[in-house]
Amino acid sequence: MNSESGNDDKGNFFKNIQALWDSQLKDSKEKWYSLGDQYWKKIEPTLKGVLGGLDFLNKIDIEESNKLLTMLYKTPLQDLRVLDCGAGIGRVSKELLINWFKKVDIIEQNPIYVEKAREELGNKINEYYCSGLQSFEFQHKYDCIWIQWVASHLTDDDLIQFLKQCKLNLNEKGYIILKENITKQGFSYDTEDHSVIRSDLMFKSIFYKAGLDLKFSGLQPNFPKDLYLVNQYVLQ
Ligand SMILES: C[S@@+](CC[C@H](N)C(=O)[O-])C[C@H]1O[C@@H](n2cnc3c(N)ncnc32)[C@H](O)[C@@H]1O
Repeated sequence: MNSESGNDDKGNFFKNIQALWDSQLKDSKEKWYSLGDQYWKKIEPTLKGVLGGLDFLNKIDIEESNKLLTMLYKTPLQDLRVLDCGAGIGRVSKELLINWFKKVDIIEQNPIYVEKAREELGNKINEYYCSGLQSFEFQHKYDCIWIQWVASHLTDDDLIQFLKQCKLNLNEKGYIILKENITKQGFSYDTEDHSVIRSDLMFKSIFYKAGLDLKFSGLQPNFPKDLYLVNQYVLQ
């Protein structure tokens, strides 16, 4: 494998990510998103469900995210608005974002998760959007856009387009924060949940194409060594 190539969990090799998209999107792009959607509709709306059975990661993840927000925003609850993208059952909103931002909006494609978030968080969330990121139309501007463990579900083109929309809908001095699994080299396609784990290099190329400046990048510490590395990107 080199820095451009990848494979899937069935042993198939792809010489570059375009070869993956050529093979996966040949019928239709909708099929790609529908397969990912079907996967998540089968996963229980719990912490364990959205964290792939590893609910103990929640505390370590949130601790580090709190440090990141402290570095960026210094003090919580200024009059700022955040969007939690691919929010699942609202884990990040509940444990982190509502403590930091006056207004929190959620986008999540799975209606079962949106309902679960609504049950738990009620009017602590301003807007609940049930939509795929690839077809989302912004209705507000944001001071922070949080994209965690969902970018891997978007095709390269859609991720670039979505990030461009994020930039257009970001207030001055706002930040886009993308937290995601990364490979050490090349990419890895998970045929079960229809996601693509990209390398740091691939993310940087996507950010460049989306016209974003990378302000900070740092690995999530203290995760078990046998898991993918998780990187935190701060963009403007
Ligand atoms: C691994 S979970 C992470 C949930 C949440 N970000 C967290 O960290 O707890 C992935 C979530 O992304 C959602 N998702 C997958 N593809 C999506 C898409 N195209 N648009 C919006 N949400 C999507 C899934 O339904 C699921 O809730």
